[in-house]
Amino acid sequence: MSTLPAPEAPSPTAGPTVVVRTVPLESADPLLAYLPADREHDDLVSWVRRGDGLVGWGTALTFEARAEGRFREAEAWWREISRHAVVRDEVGRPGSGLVCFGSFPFADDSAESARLVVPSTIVGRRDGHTWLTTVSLDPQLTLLERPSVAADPEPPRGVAFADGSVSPADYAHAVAEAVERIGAGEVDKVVLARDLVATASGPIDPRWLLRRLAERYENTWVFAVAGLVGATPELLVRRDQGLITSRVLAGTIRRTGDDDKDTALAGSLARSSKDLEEHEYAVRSVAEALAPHSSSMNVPEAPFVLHLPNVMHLATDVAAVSADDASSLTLAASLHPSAAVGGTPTARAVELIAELEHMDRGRYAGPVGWMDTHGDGAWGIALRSGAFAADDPSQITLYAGCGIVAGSDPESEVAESNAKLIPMRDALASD
Ligand SMILES: C=C(O[C@@H]1C=C(C(=O)O)C=C[C@H]1O)C(=O)O
Repeated sequence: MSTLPAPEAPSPTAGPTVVVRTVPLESADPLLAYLPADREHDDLVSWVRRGDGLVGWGTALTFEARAEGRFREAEAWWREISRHAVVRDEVGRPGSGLVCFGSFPFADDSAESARLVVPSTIVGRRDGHTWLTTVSLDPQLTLLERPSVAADPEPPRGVAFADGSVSPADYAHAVAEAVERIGAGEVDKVVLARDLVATASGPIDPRWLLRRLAERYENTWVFAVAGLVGATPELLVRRDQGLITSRVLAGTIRRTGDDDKDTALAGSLARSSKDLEEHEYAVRSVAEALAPHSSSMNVPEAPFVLHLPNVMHLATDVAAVSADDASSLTLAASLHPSAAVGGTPTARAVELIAELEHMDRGRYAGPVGWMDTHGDGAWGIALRSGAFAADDPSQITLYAGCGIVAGSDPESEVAESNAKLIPMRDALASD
């Protein structure tokens, strides 16, 4: 327990002054085990991969923004908060000190708003070092109470699934229409998605979902921000002390459960001209968006196959050296929507999504992640995820989409979208 000195009084025009303190934490417990049991379902944050990352709870500050200006407004708000923050960071690693978490709607005209959250308590881990950060609006004191491991979450009970706004039949129909439009030359690729509503007989504990996802999908980033929960294998952008990285995915094959067959399928995926073409569009869109902010860039010539328990993807890791002070969020905004979740060419593909999909994606397929006061941070694409109903913790809407190109077949795309729903469906199961 310790008390910080009072900071100087903020100027009248300034945003709130937050007082932040980070200290090392002796801990061998998994980060997700710290998430407390007694919180609202949307009062937990997570960005965890292979045991490293950040979890947080409690709300020191929040910010919402809508429509086209959502990224710009969020960035401006965060700069203001960062500028006035009084930070005492005894750890000095990426993710220690003051950080915010965010999640942004896919579409400019979504009914949903972008959400930024600064939790009051954050536990982080990187390379074997664990820390505790507390954020307070009270300049007089920050209490660094050691967090304790919480009681284990209970599984959801009586989960039933129902079609959302796009049934599998609607989806097949939309895919067929998209293939026709592609044939007519309107776009090269468009990503169409569908939804599935899961309702349990009582509140669904997001901690259960996060733990299940982390156990089974170690190649993903397990996230939660303001009621959006998932495990994404796709990293839109990370900025870490001058190095920019992005993991681009496009081109998918379902796993069969038979290892020999899956190895053969991985080989055919790596040779499939449809998937390679789809992948090429996605890599190019990322490389072009990063180019103005980079002094040099490495784009591997051929993708590798990323193995997940439910599907395999063609994947490319793009790396670049940052040439300006564009924050990770600015980079995410300029990358969004990449061809992996929008299409090619972007503007026309996004119009076509609005025309053919008949669904508000909300924050699905939008950037989700975290950022520090220097603009470093990591933003994934919110895939393999579900959004809790705003006022009903017993209901969560799951989403999945597929890149449609000239050779796409509606029934195969329905099957692929089902495979992409598996992580969240399984996480909702009680066994
Ligand atoms: C749109 C989704 O996934 C995206 C589409 C992919 C594809 O069509 O091959 C692969 C990975 C993601 O970029 C999703 O999971 O909902």
